[in-house]
Amino acid sequence: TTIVGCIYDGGVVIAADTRATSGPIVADKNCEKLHYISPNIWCAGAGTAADTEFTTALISSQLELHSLSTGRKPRVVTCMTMLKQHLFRYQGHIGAYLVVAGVDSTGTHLFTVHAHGSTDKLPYVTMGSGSLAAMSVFETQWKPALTRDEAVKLCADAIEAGIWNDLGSGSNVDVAIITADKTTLKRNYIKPNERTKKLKSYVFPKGTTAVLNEQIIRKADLGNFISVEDL
Ligand SMILES: CCOc1ccc(-c2cc(C(=O)Nc3ccc(S(=O)(=O)NC(C)=O)cc3)c3ccccc3n2)cc1
Repeated sequence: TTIVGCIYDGGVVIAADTRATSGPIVADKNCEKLHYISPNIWCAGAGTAADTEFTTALISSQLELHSLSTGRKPRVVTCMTMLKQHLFRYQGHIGAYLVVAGVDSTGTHLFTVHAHGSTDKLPYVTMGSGSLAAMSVFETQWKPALTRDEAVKLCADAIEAGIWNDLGSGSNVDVAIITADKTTLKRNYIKPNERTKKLKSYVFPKGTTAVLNEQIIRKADLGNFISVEDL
């Protein structure tokens, strides 16, 4: 998995690859790693898929209750705090590594939350097995006061660095752009691994494989065969 986040003038962008693995097997070629928390807060998740899905859904629910109780829109720092306290309580056994991003009444915020409960607040972040490849893009191309399009391109390039250089990452690039007014989710924003049309037909004509012998068994004669139960 490769997930990233980057703050720009006016909002914050998060992005993720779409490969889900089970050991060396690609279990899903187009899974979703960007999770809704609230209209102004989204989360990118790396680690155990069930843990990232359930943890973000749980905190999304708790944050909505908190927002109804306070009568105010939820703050990103509140979401981060709920996540870190929950994950710390489980001492790293919930395998969720999260990039939390959003815009609230106090401004634009980007956090990372690790499975053990540690957190960082930074202008750009990467996590997952492809985090080093992604970070190489940020360390060489990030600059202050990025525009929206520059931030989207930088995040997409960082995810692609993971897709090409990390076997745990692959397939497509999902992007979410969060501003004070709205969140724009661009599912499969880039599809750099689309299968092209096969160069030839792989339908083998009848007779390609020789028939060595043929036996026709009539249904009425089936009873004469030894049943498995008799073995
Ligand atoms: C007592 C334990 O202390 C720890 C301290 C730090 C980290 C940690 C982990 C990560 C990280 O993202 N690890 C990570 C790798 C693969 C996937 S995965 O989803 O691609 N694959 C699997 C199998 O989970 C997820 C997360 C990380 C990333 C960026 C910068 C710093 C980082 N630090 C982990 C443990």
